[in-house]
Amino acid sequence: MFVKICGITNEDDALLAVAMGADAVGFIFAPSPRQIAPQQAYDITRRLPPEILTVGVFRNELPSRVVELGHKAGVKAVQLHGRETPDQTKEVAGHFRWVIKAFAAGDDNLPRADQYGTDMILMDAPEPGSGKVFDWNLAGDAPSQMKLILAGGLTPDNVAAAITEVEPWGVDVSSGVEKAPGKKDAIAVMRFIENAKAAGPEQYRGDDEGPYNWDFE
Ligand SMILES: O=C(O)c1ccccc1NCC(=O)[C@H](O)[C@H](O)COP(=O)(O)O
Repeated sequence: MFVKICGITNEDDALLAVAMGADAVGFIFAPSPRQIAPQQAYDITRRLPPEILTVGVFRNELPSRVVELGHKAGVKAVQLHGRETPDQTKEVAGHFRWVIKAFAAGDDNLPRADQYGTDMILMDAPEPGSGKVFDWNLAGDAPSQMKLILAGGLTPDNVAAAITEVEPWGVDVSSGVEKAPGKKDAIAVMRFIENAKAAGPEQYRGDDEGPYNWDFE
C-alpha cells in the first residue's frame, strides 16, 4: 500500500513521515493553509532519501508554471488538483515521469481519467485539505486499470476501513494527521502509516510493477 503524507511545510515533518515509512510526501504550492514556497520545498526535498517520491501539488496553474516551479522545488512528481484538462495534464506529463491527476468525488470526468496521460489518479473530497470524507462508493467510477490513490478525510482511525472498502492502490492524508494546519502530529502520522500498511497488501494492490524505486523510474 502506497502512503503519501501531504501538506508538508517543514523538514522535521518530512523526516518524520519518512522515518515512519511513508512512500511519498507532498508539498502544496496552491493557495492553502499548508502552502510552501518552491525554494523552501527544495531545501527539504534535497535532503530526503532517493526512494521517497516527492510530490508538488498545484491547482489550476499553467502547465509551464507547473514545470518551472516543480523543477525549482526539486520534486519528482506533480499532482494536478484542479480543473486541468487532458491536454494540459499531458503537457506536464512530458516533463515529469510521475504525474498524479486529482479528481473531486462526483466529477463527471472521473470515468475518463485514463485520457489524461497519467498512470496515477487521486480521488478527493470536493474541498481539498478539508478533512471531509466522501461517499467511497463513488470510487467505483474510476477506471479500474489505473493506480487509484484515495484521499479526503482519512485518519488513523478510518484508513483501514477505507482500504478494505475501496481497495485503492494508495492512500493520501493531510489534515487527518495534523495538530494544526501545516504542522504534523507525530503519533497520528505513525498510526496512519502503520494502519494503512497493515490493511493493504505488501505490494501495491493490483500492481505488477511495484515496489518502486522512484529515483530511477
Ligand atoms: O491540503 C490542502 O490544503 C490542499 C489545498 C489545495 C490543493 C490541494 C490540497 N491538498 C492536496 C492533498 O493531496 C490532500 O492530502 C487531500 O486534499 C486530502 O486532504 P485531507 O482531507 O485534509 O486529508
